[in-house]
Amino acid sequence: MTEQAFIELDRVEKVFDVRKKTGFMKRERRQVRAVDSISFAVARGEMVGYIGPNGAGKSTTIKMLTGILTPSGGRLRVAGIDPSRERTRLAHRIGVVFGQRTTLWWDLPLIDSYKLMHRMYRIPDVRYAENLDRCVELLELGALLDVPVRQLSLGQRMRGDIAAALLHDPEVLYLDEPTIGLDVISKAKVREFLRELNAERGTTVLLTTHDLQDIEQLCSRVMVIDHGRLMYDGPLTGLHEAGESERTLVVDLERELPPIEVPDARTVKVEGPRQWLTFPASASAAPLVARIAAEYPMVDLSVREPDIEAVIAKMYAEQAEKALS
Ligand SMILES: Nc1ncnc2c1ncn2[C@@H]1O[C@H](COP(=O)(O)OP(=O)(O)OP(=O)(O)O)[C@@H](O)[C@H]1O
Repeated sequence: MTEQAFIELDRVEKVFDVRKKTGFMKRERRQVRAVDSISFAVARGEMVGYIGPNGAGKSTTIKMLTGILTPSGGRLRVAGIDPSRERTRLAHRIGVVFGQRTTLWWDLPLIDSYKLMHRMYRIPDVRYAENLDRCVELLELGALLDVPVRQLSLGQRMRGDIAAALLHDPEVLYLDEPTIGLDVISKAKVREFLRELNAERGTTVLLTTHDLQDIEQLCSRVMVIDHGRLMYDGPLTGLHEAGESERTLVVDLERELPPIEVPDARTVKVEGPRQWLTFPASASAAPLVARIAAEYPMVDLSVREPDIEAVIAKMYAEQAEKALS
């Protein structure tokens, strides 16, 4: 494993024993391999997206990284600490935000939750005051500090939760769906804050999300997990090739014509004089455009980049096909 790695997983596994009722007095025992031999390393200061379909094993991984769950196999270290053995020591160095749940006290004003955390984490007074001021300013919490958490909107509550996770200056922040259910403006605020946090403080961020714009805007590296296995680990741009994705050429002809026929591209849709052709994302559009221009009365064209969501869906489908064959 690398020396600078801050988060290290070496063939980590998590198997759950599940008992299912199959009839009167009858129970079936089954094992669910939620995380299946996953290895990766995240360096200090990296911002990494951790994505995958429902039930892929993302939350289970994060729970192991916080020490809430103990791995069934493999080796795991965060800041050199084995999370399940030294959960309390690790808690002082990590921050966690679960988008679907709050760590704040529901009936108390926001500021009271922060005061409680100040004591719980034994945060030195000066550090607490500095961090609180900074979060209040950047996350625009000033007017909300005296409002009971139950009265906050989802976006306000999420910003409140992010601040709570950062009061003790964690070196790493795990975010599980931090923008779920937020409106466009709140999402932008949260993303902007995370970018600044990472740039200014070098906080390592592991981000789980279903919103690919979070990844596009925040992470240079993405890991894709499915059925507990790591399917991809690399730059976001590389996902296109991994998913063997296609780009689309939208061609406007002078008049309605039968589908264009050219090598290395496929006409997938015709609507009046407009036609849509797909071609491999890794190929250059230039020769294709030249050929169409030479052979057809083309008046306009545009190239559409593959949609990441479609790329990932394709990756999942290919994986499922492989599993079945
Ligand atoms: N405590 C548990 N007991 C039994 N099975 C579990 C438990 N926790 C998770 N699982 C199973 O492990 C698998 C992975 O679940 P996990 O919650 O990690 O997925 P996820 O990628 O976070 O999904 P989502 O995007 O829906 O949150 C699923 O099949 C899930 O049903």
